[in-house]
Amino acid sequence: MEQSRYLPEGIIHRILRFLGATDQARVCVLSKDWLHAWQTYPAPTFSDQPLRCLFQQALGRGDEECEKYCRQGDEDSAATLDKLLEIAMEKGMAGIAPVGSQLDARECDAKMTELPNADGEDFLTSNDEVYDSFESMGLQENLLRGIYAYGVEKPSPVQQRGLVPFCKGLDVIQQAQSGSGKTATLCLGILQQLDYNAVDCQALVLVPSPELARKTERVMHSLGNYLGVKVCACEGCDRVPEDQGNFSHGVHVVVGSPDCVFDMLRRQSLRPDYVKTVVLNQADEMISRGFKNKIYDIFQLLAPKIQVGVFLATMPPEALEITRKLMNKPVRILVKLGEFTPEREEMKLETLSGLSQTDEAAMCWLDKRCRLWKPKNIITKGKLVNKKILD
Ligand SMILES: Nc1ncnc2c1ncn2[C@@H]1O[C@H](COP(=O)(O)OP(=O)(O)OP(=O)(O)O)[C@@H](O)[C@H]1O
Repeated sequence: MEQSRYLPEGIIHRILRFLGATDQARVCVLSKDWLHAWQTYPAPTFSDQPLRCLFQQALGRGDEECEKYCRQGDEDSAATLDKLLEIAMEKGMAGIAPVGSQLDARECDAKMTELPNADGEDFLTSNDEVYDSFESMGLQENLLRGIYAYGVEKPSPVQQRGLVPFCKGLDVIQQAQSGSGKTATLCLGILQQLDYNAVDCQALVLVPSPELARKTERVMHSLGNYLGVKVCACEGCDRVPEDQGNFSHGVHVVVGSPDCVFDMLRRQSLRPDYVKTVVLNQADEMISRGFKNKIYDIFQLLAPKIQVGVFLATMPPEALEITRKLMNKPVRILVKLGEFTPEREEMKLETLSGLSQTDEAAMCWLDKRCRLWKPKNIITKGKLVNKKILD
């Protein structure tokens, strides 16, 4: 092991070729040489599903293309990937999606504005109102206190345009890149509307993974600290009894994957009677993980008139279908790529800590290539491994 620290970069690259994405990320803590070799490795293996989804989002392409670019293993494919990512950063996803492809962002955007509903009325409404401070949004005082305590001062573009319509009880579609403040928006929108005198479940937040369920619970809890919100994340379908125990003390908001939430509703450990808001966070990711039908199943168990919020980074055709079937004249907020990037280092780290280990690896790799994230920090199992440790 000691000798392996001093191998030439070419040999390390060859070794990396035989490892999966997570192991590639792990071995880079061996020494600075390994870290450098990993960062400069021309063909990283992106094999895990969450990562594949991330690249699908970044590239706006289907699985096949993603496989091609991520697995080819030669210099050419890395150069192509670099080019695509460069364009993606500059122009947004519409710039790289080929015309007619399944995830053609331009086509989806065009469809979104054209979509008529069954009555012939406009399916979507737009929102031109922009609020450049949280104070001007008419939020409850204790919610504002929660926002300041959370360390956020100015609303991000998605919050400037999307929070007020959501707080008014309207259906909203909020499409913006990852890290643009969508989770905070949906938490604030729900917190503003809850009736804190009752301890019934009034809002469901559906998410694609237990990590995002925990993150949403954390954010909701912090922002709603002064309101006394009771929020509970379902950790996984195998933990239903524990979650049932948590619900017995009363809960305002439940966060979980469609599978878990459906299971709770079916067993009647979660009562649908008082649910008045349902949010699909990372709806595109939920679709790519095969949750579409479970989402429909959940809506079958809820009251017909319910506020629906759909938050996503990309708008695949199946997401369009969901919005059409479940929403009533939604307000659409579209924030273009690059309009907001959290600047503070700790915010980037918080975002990273909510990701799986493989996604963290991808982010660090993207940093090197696209200057999105600073490569000096790598987080392994939630712990920051900084340069000192690497030395
Ligand atoms: N108004 C704001 N100003 C500064 N930072 C913010 C603001 N709103 C949210 N953030 C921070 O930006 C980071 C990303 O926010 P958030 O998780 O809400 O984004 P997101 O769009 O939901 O991302 P993802 O789609 O990956 O879940 C978090 O660390 C959050 O605390």
